[in-house]
Amino acid sequence: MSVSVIGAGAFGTALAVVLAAKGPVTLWGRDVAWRGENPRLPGVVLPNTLRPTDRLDDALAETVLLALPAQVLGGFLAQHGAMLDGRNLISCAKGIDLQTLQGPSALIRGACPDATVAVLTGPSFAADIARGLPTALTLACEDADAAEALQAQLSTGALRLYRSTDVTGAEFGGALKNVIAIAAGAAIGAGYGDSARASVITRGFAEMTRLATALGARPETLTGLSGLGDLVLTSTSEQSRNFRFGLALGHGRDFGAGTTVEGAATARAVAALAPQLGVDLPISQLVAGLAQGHIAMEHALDILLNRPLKEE
Ligand SMILES: NC(=O)C1=CN([C@@H]2O[C@H](COP(=O)(O)OP(=O)(O)OC[C@H]3O[C@@H](n4cnc5c(N)ncnc54)[C@H](OP(=O)(O)O)[C@@H]3O)[C@@H](O)[C@H]2O)C=CC1
Ligand SMILES: O=C(CO)COP(=O)(O)O
Repeated sequence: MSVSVIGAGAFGTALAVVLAAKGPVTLWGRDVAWRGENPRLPGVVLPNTLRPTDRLDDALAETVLLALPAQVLGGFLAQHGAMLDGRNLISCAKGIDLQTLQGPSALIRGACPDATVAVLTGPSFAADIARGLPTALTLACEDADAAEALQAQLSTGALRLYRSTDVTGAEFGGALKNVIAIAAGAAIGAGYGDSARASVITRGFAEMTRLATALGARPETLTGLSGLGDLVLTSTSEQSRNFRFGLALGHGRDFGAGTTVEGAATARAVAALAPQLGVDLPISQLVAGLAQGHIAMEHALDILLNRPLKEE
């Protein structure tokens, strides 16, 4: 099966680099004028078997990895969905679409009804994958046979994929961990310490599980790579853009515009979903308020600590 990657950002490029070791891969980006090295993934030399293109009709393989940011995906599919339909379409985005409050797989299904839809997610920094460091991810597809075939197609020596049929659990775990990582970063940035961060991670994980299971996810998926695994990585590493965005909030500093921070928009989507689903998500709702500037950092701690005491 042929492979292409749509989205020449850091993650799409990293995936294309490692998959190109198995066979030819086409990488589509709207601007691929660079040669040899993509500035979105500095320091990584692109192999000869990776072919960048800015023509979408030139990047239509049997298996297509969609590595665009979550807030961009809906517009892209509205424009190009018909060209992509009927293929294996694998979402690599970690967010919830703010306009529809849907995850990427639902957006893809809506635009491409005849596609086989899957999700690739889990703890992995693009730079680590591209350097060939060992990484384990979740490949989720409701069709168990397709999941197995895609798992075999996309695993490499260092990139080990575990398969699952719980698409909702995998993709919402990946989206929601970004929101909690912002809170973890804010706790560190504000000087609240490692104990506070551990509380944010743990209570944040409870929120992720509450929301994802309300949407139909299996709770055990949340304890896997795509949920807890990625939450731990993103909440503890300054390689994470979401964590660094939280650090800046905590410090009261600006954060560079133009950096992909999926958790900021996703927190707003979560805040809109929470009342619809009747779930209590205080940390995520706080992140939504902080990210929009509706809540000042100096009030954030009081908001969390002054809630009524409760059973764990
Ligand atoms: N980076 C990482 O370590 C990981 C990222 N992910 C996920 O992958 C997804 C992509 O992130 P990442 O690659 O890091 O993002 P980057 O910020 O590195 O790149 C974003 C890419 O999206 C492209 N883009 C933006 N808007 C549009 C548009 N309207 N039409 C077409 N292309 C567009 C940009 O193109 P241009 O360069 O032309 O602006 C750029 O290539 C996110 O959901 C992220 O959570 C998942 C795991 C790891
Ligand atoms: O998803 C990621 C790691 O698994 C990348 O995290 P950031 O988007 O926060 O950099």
